[in-house]
Amino acid sequence: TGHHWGYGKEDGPSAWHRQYPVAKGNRQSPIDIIPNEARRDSTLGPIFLKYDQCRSLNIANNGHSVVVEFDDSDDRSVVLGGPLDNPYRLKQFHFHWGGKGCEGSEHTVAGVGYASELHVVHWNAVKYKTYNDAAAAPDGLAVLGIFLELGDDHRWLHMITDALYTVKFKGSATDFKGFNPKCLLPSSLHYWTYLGSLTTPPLHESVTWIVLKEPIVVSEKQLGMFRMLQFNGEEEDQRMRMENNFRPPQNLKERIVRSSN
Ligand SMILES: N/C(=N\S(N)(=O)=O)N1CCCC1
Ligand SMILES: [Zn+2]
Repeated sequence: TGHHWGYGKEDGPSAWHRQYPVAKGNRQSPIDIIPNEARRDSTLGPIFLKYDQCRSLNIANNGHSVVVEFDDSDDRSVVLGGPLDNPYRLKQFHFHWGGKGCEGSEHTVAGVGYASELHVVHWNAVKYKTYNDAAAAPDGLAVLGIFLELGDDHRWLHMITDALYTVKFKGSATDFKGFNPKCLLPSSLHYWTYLGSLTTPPLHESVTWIVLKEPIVVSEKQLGMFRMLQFNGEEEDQRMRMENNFRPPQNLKERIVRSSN
């Protein structure tokens, strides 16, 4: 019903504040990360990703991105350590990307963007009963951000790109069992961390961001497969290729970014 948000000229990031005033808040994401200004914090330990028992359920096109959802009915797969006071439960992961040859990440590093950015979303099931409660709480979510840069084929990304034809249109979803996001991690888990928000409406200021310093490498061919997806549903007349689904960096305001050792 009604006018929904998107990434176009009329409904894109510069218009979101009309329906979601928090868009102009004090802890919005993404941001430009300036490594030289990040505070090296020796109290920041390593993060641990306990994904061995994770259970992926499906892959879906929600009209904004392609999302892989996980069974989050128990603490089988969590992220812990680093800036987090307790384990956060794995909920889903999704991507943001650009157009051919253009930038596409949401966070930038010293003003430079990457071709794409993977977000692995976790929620604080220790303090909150449901994901929706957590998503609206200041310490409710922990999102792991991983940059994708262009180079050789990624050896495991084909497991995702091979499934994209099944979720071409908004509202489509198919079974996607047995996928462990551990295979999409870089070798180093060194990170920057700061307090921010969801980067899409409702833009809740509920995210502890953990952005990995080391990108993973994917090929232009693989990334190009994401652009076969469409923002529109199958029945809609207007065909819109899904690309440039990223929010640009927001004002840092009174925040500092901390750096793991
Ligand atoms: N914006 C979001 N994640 S993100 N881009 O901030 O990681 N989400 C909206 C609903 C579920 C996750
Ligand atoms: Zn995201």
